[in-house]
Amino acid sequence: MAPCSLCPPSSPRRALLRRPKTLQAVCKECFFDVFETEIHHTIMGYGQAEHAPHCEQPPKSLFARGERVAIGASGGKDSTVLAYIMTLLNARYDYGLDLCLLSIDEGISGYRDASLDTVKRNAEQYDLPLKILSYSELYGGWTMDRVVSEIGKKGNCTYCGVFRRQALDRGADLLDVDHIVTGHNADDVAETVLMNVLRGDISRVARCTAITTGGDPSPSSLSSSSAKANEEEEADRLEALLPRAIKRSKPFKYAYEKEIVMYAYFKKLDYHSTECIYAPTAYRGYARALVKDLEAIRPSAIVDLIYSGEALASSLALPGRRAGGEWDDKALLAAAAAAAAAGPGGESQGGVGALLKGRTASRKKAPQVQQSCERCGSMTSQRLCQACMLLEGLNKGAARVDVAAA
Ligand SMILES: Nc1ncnc2c1ncn2[C@@H]1O[C@H](COP(=O)(O)OP(=O)(O)OP(=O)(O)O)[C@@H](O)[C@H]1O
Repeated sequence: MAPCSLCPPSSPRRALLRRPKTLQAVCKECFFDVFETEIHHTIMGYGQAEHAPHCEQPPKSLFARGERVAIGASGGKDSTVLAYIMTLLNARYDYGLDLCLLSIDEGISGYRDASLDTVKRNAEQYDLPLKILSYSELYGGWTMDRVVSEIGKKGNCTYCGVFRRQALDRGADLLDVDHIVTGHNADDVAETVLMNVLRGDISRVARCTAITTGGDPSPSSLSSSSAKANEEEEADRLEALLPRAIKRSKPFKYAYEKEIVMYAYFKKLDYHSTECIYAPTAYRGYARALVKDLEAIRPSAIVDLIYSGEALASSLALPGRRAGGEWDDKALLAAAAAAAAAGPGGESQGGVGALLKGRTASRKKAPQVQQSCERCGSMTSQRLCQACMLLEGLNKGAARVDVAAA
């Protein structure tokens, strides 16, 4: 193979692979170096500016020094590489993070039990504390095997997604963690952008490109009141009303799936590579296939789809978008509720308000106020959160799948 294109020209090593993201011929050492450096840049907040020239926000690190961060660990390639890299970069760049692993056992025999064995080994290999929480213990004995035997395979991912989201939040609470990182990669984000575009769901296009969601909003972003004196009071009121919002970040937002696999392979990382036995064949599958086809023709298609989502987000000046590109879920939902309340003939809210108005009105949704779920205390716009609603359906033997997928 050709000499490595990233080595010093005076003494290049032989290239061993072609980077899927750039098609550069590189040696193994330079591949590790460039892959790790790009993740570090994303973490430091350079990613957005580097990849998206339209982004005018100053770089902002994903983490604060001393923060306790849980890595959502499923034992698959993405979260295994994430656990490895977070440990490596935390030491190399002295982020000062207190890292741990958090795994959710969905109760899928022959799949999750095997991958959890991998996570247990990873915990030892990277010297990270591990917490495993199961659907069975959280949801009164319901495992995904049992859910699928009750409702069949169709729609089972909705249950799993809603339950996992809440289970990760519960796990974070138990671990006293405010921030969860997941292994969602560039391909996942590009697929989601495409899927939402195809559905005409522009509010989600914008939101799915956010590198961080959730987190406790600052008092100033909580209050839209112009009276400064009321801000603290308003923040206290909402703080008391709502459970702690867990921040979620995707350090692999710009990392290509193929590069993550290559990295795991060349580093000989211990990961589990089987697909979920209940994996969806639905809409996301088509979006995934399309993204892969586009990538084969032009590798930058993946990151370009992400730029497009980001550009849409910044050009819409959406309510709920905080400085630094983070999202305030409560403000976004409040905007949706206000738009719904305005009804089809109401005044335009501008930005997402106007866009959501049509959708929410056409779905005949009532105005929503954020509150605590009566049963479990999670943040919700209804009496019961989605997980408790699904659980109620299962327990009554009247399973419902008409909630929005997480
Ligand atoms: N059971 C779980 N427990 C903890 N975290 C999870 C679990 N399932 C998924 N996650 C988190 O969500 C991310 C995306 O999950 P997804 O189901 O899309 O898996 P994936 O793309 O196959 O990722 P991986 O290769 O890490 O399994 C994972 O990388 C991981 O951080």
